[in-house]
Amino acid sequence: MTTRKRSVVVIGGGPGGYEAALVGAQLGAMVTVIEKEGMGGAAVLTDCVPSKALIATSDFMSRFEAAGRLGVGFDTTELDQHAHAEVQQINQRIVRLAKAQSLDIRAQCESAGVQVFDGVGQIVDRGRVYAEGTNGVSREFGADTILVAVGTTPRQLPTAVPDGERILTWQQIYDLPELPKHLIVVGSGVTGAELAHAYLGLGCEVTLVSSRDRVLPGQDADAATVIENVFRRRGMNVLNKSRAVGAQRVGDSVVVTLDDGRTVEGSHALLAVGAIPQTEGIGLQAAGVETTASGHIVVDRVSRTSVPGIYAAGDCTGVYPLASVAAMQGRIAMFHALGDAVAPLNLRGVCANIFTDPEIATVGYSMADIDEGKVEARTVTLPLSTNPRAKMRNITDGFVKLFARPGSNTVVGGVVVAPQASELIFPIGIAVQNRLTVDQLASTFSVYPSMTGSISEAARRLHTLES
Ligand SMILES: Cc1cc2nc3c(=O)[nH]c(=O)nc-3n(C[C@H](O)[C@H](O)[C@H](O)COP(=O)(O)OP(=O)(O)OC[C@H]3O[C@@H](n4cnc5c(N)ncnc54)[C@H](O)[C@@H]3O)c2cc1C
Ligand SMILES: NC(=O)c1ccc[n+]([C@@H]2O[C@H](COP(=O)([O-])OP(=O)(O)OC[C@H]3O[C@@H](n4cnc5c(N)ncnc54)[C@H](O)[C@@H]3O)[C@@H](O)[C@H]2O)c1
Repeated sequence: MTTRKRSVVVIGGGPGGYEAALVGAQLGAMVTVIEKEGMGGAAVLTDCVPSKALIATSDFMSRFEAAGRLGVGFDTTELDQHAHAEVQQINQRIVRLAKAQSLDIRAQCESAGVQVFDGVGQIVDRGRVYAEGTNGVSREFGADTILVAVGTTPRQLPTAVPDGERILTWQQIYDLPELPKHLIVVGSGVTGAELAHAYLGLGCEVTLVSSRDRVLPGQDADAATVIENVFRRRGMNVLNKSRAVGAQRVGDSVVVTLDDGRTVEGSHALLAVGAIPQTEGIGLQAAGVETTASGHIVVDRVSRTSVPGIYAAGDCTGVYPLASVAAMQGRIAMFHALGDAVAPLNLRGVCANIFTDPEIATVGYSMADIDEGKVEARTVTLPLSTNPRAKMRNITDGFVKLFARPGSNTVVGGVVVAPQASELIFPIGIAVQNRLTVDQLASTFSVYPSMTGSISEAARRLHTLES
């Protein structure tokens, strides 16, 4: 007797959806992904991948500007020494790269046996999903398990409606035919800070409108201060405590109005004021799936919603909007739904990175958690200016912070502010995930000279503090 394969329908093909689909197929389920834009989702097509590719060009250009400080001369006249951004070429490369990655993911899914349906999905009830095909052909899919992984879309202000030409969301910048002369970035969260940094590096005049008293609210305060100082030193106009109330086109300019009546005029405005979940009109309410006032889907640590058989993963759950977390939530959902062994989602080990220059990477408990008494920890901060490799590379901004529990000495978190902090955070991530002690970290060899030397040195300092 043959047993019927369990059927899984995934709505949304971003990291939350496609990683789940791969696990589902591996566990022997019949999996369909319904995706309306392209596999890989916003992460690959418009958000994470394109922004990091843009930053790669921007950072490369900044290195030219810094070359003189390391004794590099150019065989050109003084006037010719500045690199300039070939925007159309940059954008074409980014769009090509994103599309290719999307196609790779589709091919990977299909070769694993996942069926990809191009269209818009909607839950009919807990066992059925209706899909309106982009080719006009609609279908209904039966499902033992439904996974909703529909992501988010840029939040818009009614008084600053994007026109795709001069008032832009972060998803529209890759169509720009030329570099903005003066870009006003509204919102200094991670998206705003990263893109303000990118365009500054490409040679734009940049004004960053930040509603709070510093950029990157919600991040380690010392790290955010380093970034804000670097932004200002490189010529960015950072307007703190400045909430934008509107943006309007005036001829070839954009005028952004602030809540105290001031105005800022630029050639373009980029709105980075957060994102809203794409959970409207997809049948959640009719199916009885609980959502929050903001429209996020309520899930537990194994990605279950309030309705048995319906799971949710990724940004639409509002748990922690990162590609890595979305993917983990999706995989956990499949392990749970298909009866495999599963460990509930644990956010303590999540490594996150802000791709400014220097980068900010974090893992585990934060300084704010310690200050608020959520966890007891001893802390140490080592400025990079004392690191020999940093000196050789002329790196002056940044630090390593390490947090350890008193008594047990286990590492519970850390912050790295440095070029390529995204790579340097990994050893601290391993320590946090595996509950290593500062002594274990301190006694691990690091290369001399190396940036990771500051991590082992910070661990040694914590050991000394204890004894
Ligand atoms: C500018 C920017 C940069 C970022 N950079 C990083 C980074 O460097 N690292 C990182 O970890 N995270 C980054 N993020 C966050 C990351 O992009 C998200 O956490 C990630 O995309 C979440 O994945 P997801 O699967 O939940 O959603 P998404 O990637 O948004 O995918 C959801 C998919 O669902 C589809 N969909 C929606 N509704 C339907 C429907 N009804 N039917 C069919 N399909 C539907 C959408 O078309 C989309 O393709 C960044 C975000 C932004 C905005
Ligand atoms: N490198 C990465 O991993 C990366 C990059 C980008 C985004 N993300 C993820 O996406 C999440 C969301 O980040 P985000 O920056 O898109 O959104 P966000 O909600 O974190 O930040 C939006 C910012 O805009 C400000 N704001 C809102 N209205 C404003 C107004 N009218 N005028 C001025 N400022 C205004 C808010 O105070 C807030 O600081 C992040 O928490 C992160 O998890 C990750």
